[in-house]
Amino acid sequence: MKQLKIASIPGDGIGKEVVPAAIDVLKAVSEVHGGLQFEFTDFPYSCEYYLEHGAMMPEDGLERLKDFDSIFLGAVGNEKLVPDHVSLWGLLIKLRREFEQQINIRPAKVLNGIQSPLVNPKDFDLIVVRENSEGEYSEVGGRIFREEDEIAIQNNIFSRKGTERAMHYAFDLASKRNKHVTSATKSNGIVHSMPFWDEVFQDVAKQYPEIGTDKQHIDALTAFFVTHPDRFDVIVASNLFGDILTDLGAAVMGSIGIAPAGNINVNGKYPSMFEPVHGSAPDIIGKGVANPIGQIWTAKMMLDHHGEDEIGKVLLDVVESTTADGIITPDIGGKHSTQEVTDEIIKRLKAKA
Ligand SMILES: NC(=O)C1=CN([C@@H]2O[C@H](COP(=O)(O)OP(=O)(O)OC[C@H]3O[C@@H](n4cnc5c(N)ncnc54)[C@H](O)[C@@H]3O)[C@@H](O)[C@H]2O)C=CC1
Ligand SMILES: CC(=O)C(=O)O
Ligand SMILES: [K+]
Ligand SMILES: [Mn+2]
Repeated sequence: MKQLKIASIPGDGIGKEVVPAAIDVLKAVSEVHGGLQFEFTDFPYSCEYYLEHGAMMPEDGLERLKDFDSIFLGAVGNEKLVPDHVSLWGLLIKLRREFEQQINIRPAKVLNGIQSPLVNPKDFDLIVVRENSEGEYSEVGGRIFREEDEIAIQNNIFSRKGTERAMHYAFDLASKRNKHVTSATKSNGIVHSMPFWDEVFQDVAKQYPEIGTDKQHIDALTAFFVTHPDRFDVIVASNLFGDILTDLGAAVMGSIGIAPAGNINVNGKYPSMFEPVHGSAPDIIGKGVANPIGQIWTAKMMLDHHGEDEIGKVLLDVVESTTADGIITPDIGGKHSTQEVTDEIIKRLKAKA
């Protein structure tokens, strides 16, 4: 029997609704599979935890998490309790950095039964490889002076190592897919880091002669995500550009509530972390309408990561059969609750046993 030790961190807001739902689905996956077991350990790290303890997680939090096979996280952020930059940097971004999860992979594709807001989205199936440890999300900088003299300086960090790593990941991924990588750049406006990004992209591309490439400035690229999402295979992007593109990718699929993501530790030293693209959705907390599909599809990515892609595919097929039959939450035009969608997915999954 294969055992996977999973640290579960529901976090804030609807994270507390969709993580338990997806864990129930994973328990059903285990039953159907027969040779795979999960051992879940819950961690209460969240903004409420911060109010009680003065930190998003305890001092030895990393130590407590580092030996798990993976981390399964919901969302972080409750601005009524803790400023967003404090909560995210104290937990989500801290885990990504300390556990060297330097790559964030975020697929977007047409799912059966989910209406895209585009009239004719065609059959797109793309994946964004987001650099996840540096770029625009950096602590380097500061603020000085007061009032009308106040100055804020935010430095972007682009290392050759980090940039090459993201690009190699993208090219390796493309070689298993449709053999095309698009680079998200902005070298017409950002004069140091983005020309550097372009040069590294060119250098890395030379090592993959069988992979087609193009580069698009991020402004045009966002427009193409809307007008021609079917043109893309793998897109490699910096931390901020990748963050923005993947909310857009989710929206083009039909809802930010269905988009999955994996924060990948490529060197194998620490666990990877799986969490959907969406945040804690304060506007729908407690209404029972959070779409669980983002978290469930994220669970499928965790299964794939651990070599269980066969059952992962079964799970995504079951999700698609459920959406195809109109058992969907309000964000994608349905009337069903989080619980009803989850129960239906579990029922259909168990029928596969
Ligand atoms: N990875 C993470 O943990 C992230 C955390 N956040 C945090 O989450 C909080 C809210 O941020 P927002 O910018 O409002 O982004 P958000 O993703 O939480 O919500 C944006 C919109 O999408 C809807 N939505 C999101 N997930 C949904 C789901 N599963 N089902 C149905 N509708 C869904 C929300 O109701 C809202 O209308 C903030 O504290 C923010 O910092 C935001 C993005 C990512
Ligand atoms: C913070 C955030 O929005 C993200 O990582 O997607
Ligand atoms: K999330
Ligand atoms: Mn985001």
